[in-house]
Amino acid sequence: MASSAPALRSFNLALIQLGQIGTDKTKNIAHAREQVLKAASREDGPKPQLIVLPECFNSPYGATHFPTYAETIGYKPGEPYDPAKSESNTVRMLSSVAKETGTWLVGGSIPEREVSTGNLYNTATVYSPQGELVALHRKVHLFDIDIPGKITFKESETLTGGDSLNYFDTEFARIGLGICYDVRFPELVAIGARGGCQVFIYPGAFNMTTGPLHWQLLQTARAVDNQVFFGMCSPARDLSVGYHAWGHSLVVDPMGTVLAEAGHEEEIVHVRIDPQVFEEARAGIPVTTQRRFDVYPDVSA
Ligand SMILES: NC(=O)CCC(=O)C(=O)O
Repeated sequence: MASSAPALRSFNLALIQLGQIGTDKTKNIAHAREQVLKAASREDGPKPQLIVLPECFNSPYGATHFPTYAETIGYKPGEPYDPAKSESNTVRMLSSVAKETGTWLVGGSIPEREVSTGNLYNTATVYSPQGELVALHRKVHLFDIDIPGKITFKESETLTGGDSLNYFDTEFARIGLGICYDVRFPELVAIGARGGCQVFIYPGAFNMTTGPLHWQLLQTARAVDNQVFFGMCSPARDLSVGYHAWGHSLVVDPMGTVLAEAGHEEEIVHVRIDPQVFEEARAGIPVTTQRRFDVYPDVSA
């Protein structure tokens, strides 16, 4: 990670708990665009500087759907990339709406096809207010679980796991990225936080079995362990489709306080990120300087 993270400044964050994600990809993309415009044009409070969409927002969520809905992005960090000329309809829309609204945008995640290998990934892309694609995260830990009688899901039937940790710098924070099941692996956040990320944003879609048990618990744990802000943005729950998302898009502060939580329907959650909470947590409970790497290894080293 680059050594000097920007100082954390106050900013406004909006999570779009998107509904109406169906089988028509064109409609899914158009609806996401409408909701980004709606979030950006907020009139009952401060406008957001960062907007977030949920996991798998242009496709139904399911291993059998990913090959049909996958788009080629072709972005490689450090190489020139013009999102306006991307093969991906979704990338073109995300870039143009980030530019139109002048906001940072975490473009949820979409199924991605890498042409050279044929591999499919669950991929989040991030755009600057100028519409540049500035970061890409491929879900590292695939959601493969089997809880008999409750839920069996196997992303690895069609997806490959990503092989890198990712973040992006804005004028107000260094922001770490992950996708949904990645939240269960604390190393990602520990490494990112020690590399200067003060905020973590994970598009996610927990389910009706693990959602009530672990959705808030895991985000609170990551936030408190690392004294960071942690937010996850879910799709709205839709009982007419195969995968029933838990919803409850959430933002937790470094003291473990829930700053905002959605219900389970389509909704936009607005939150102010306050650096004072971050500074007071770290000053009052100085775990960031009390670690005993003489007793156990530093996973970020
Ligand atoms: N989309 C996902 O990765 C779901 C993760 C999940 O529900 C969990 O319990 O973990």
